[in-house]
Amino acid sequence: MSNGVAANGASDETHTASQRYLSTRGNDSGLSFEEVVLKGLASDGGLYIPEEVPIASQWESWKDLSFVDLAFNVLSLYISPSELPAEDLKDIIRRSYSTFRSDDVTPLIHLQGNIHLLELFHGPTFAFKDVALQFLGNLFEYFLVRRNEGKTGRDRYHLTVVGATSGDTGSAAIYGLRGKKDVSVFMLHPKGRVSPIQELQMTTVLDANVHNLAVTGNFDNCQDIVKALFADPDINSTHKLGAVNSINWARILAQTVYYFYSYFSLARQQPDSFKVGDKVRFSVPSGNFGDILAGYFAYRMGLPVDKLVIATNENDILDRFWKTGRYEKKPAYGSAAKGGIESDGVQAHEDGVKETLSPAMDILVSSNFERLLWYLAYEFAASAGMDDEWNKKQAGQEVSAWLSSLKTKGGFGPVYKDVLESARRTFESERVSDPETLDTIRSVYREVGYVLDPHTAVGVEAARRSAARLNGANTPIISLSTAHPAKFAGAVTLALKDEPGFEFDSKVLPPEFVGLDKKEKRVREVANDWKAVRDLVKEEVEEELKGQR
Ligand SMILES: Cc1ncc(COP(=O)(O)O)c(C=O)c1O
Ligand SMILES: N[C@@H](CCOP(=O)(O)O)C(=O)O
Repeated sequence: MSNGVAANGASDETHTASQRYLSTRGNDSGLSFEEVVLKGLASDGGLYIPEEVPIASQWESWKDLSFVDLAFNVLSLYISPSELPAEDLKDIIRRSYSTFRSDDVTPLIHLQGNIHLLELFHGPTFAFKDVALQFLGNLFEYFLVRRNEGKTGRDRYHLTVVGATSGDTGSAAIYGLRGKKDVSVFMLHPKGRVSPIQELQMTTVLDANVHNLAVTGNFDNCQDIVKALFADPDINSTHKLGAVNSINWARILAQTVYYFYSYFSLARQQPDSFKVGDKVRFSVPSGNFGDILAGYFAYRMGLPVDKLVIATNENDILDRFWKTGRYEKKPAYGSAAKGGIESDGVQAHEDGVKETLSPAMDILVSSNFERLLWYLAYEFAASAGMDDEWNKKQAGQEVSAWLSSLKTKGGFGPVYKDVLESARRTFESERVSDPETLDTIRSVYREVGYVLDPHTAVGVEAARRSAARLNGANTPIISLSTAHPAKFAGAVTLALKDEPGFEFDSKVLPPEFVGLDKKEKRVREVANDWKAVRDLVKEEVEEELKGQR
C-alpha cells in the first residue's frame, strides 16, 4: 500500500483514480505513475493497472491532432501533472517521437478491400516496440535525473533494468536506454531463437550500460528468470530492478495512442465512408498480449471498437482460451507440444514452445493476459451488485487463484460461462499456421505489391478471416503491422523467392541494416538458471559502476 504520498512528495489528492494504480493480485494499491513505472512488477507478483480507466469524454475533438499532441492528451489522463508537469510530459513525448522516420510516427495505409495497415515500424529498431520504448527510456531518464539531483556516488538511485526478449523488445529497449546515466540494461534472449538481424541489432550495441545475455532456453524461460529476479529479496535489497517488458504499465499506456491515431487517420483518409463515431475492428499479431491490451484500454476509454482480433501463430494459448475457456500451457486435447516435427513442418520443442516463422510470438504464456483477466473477473463480480471495493477485492482474489493454478498445474479453466462470453463480446481470435503465413505474404505481394513481415502476415490473415465474418457489412479493419519485413529475411525470402522480379536486398533491406554483421558484438551466454543470471547481473553492475565512480 502507498502511504498516501506519491514518490515525488505530491499527495494522492492531486491524482484522479485513473492516475493511481493497483495490482491485479489485490495486495498493492494507491501507487503513483512514477512508482509503477520504476517498480515494473507489483510486490505481490501482479501487474499494475489504473484504479479506474478514464473515459475520454472529449476524444472526438482529437481528430486532427498530430501524433505528439494526441499522445499528450491520452497520457495526461493517466499521469498527474503534480508528478509530471504538463510541459515536461510534452517535452518527453516530443523527444521520444522525433527519432521516428515518418512525420506521422505510425502511418496508416490502405492494403486491400476494407483492410488497412497500421505501420508501427518507423522507429529506430524497425518494430512496434519503439513506440513505447523510446518513451519509456526518456521517462526513466527524467525520473532518475530528478531523484538524483544533488546526489553523488553510491547515494545515486541506480536502476538495473532486466528484460526478456524474443527479439524485438530487446533492441528497442537497448536503443531507448543506451548510454543513459544511472541505468544498466540486461536483456535476456533465447540463444539461437531470434532472427539473425534481431540478434545483431542487440549485440552490436557496445555502450557500457548495455548487457546482452543469451540464455540456453526459450523465451518463457527468459521471462521466468526476470520474474524470479523481481521476486528475489536478495537482489531487491541490493539493486533497484526496473522492467522494460510490457509488464511495465508505461509500455501499455504508450501503445494506446496509436489505436486513437489510426482511427482518426482512417476518418481523415476516407471522409465519405468513415465518420468519427463509426466502429472499427483491429487485428493484432499477439504473443505477450501487450499490444492488443493497449487496444482494449482504448476501447474502455471510449474508442468505438467493434472487435479486437487476436492473431496468434501456432503458439496458440490465447486462441485456445477463446475457443475453450481454458488457459493451459499445453492443450489437454490435440496434437501440440510433444517435441519433434509436426505435420505442418513446425518444430515443437520438449518445452511446448513451437519454433515458427514469426519467432517474436513464440511464447507459451502471455504475461499481459493477467491484466485482461482482472477486468473480466471485475465485471463478473460487479454483476453481483455489491460495491466497487468488493468487486475489486474479488477480482484480485480470482486472478490470484487463476495464476496460482497456472503456476502449479500448468493451466486453469474452463472459466465461468459469463466470463468467457464477456471476453468473446470484445475479442475474436484466430490461429494462423506457418504455411498460411507464407501464403499471406505471397498473396499480398501478388495482389498489391506490398511485402509483409511474418508477424504482420499473421495479423492480416486473421483480419481477412474476420472480414469474411462481417457478412457484407462495411466495417473497416485496421491490421497492425508490428515489424519491418527486413527483420525476418528467412521467412520473407521463403515466401517470395520465386516471385518474378523479387529481390530481397533491393526491395526490402533498409540501409540501416547493411553491414551490421561486420560490426563488433558483445554478448554473454548463460544457463537457464535464475541464480546464475542474478550473480552475473550483480557482477556486471559492480564492474560498470566501478568505471563510473
Ligand atoms: C514483431 C512482433 N509482432 C507481434 C508481437 C506480439 O506482441 P505482444 O507480445 O504485445 O502480443 C511481438 C512481440 O511482442 C513482435 O515483436
Ligand atoms: N515479442 C516480444 C516478447 C517480449 O514481449 P514484451 O512486449 O512483453 O516486451 C519481443 O520481441 O521481445
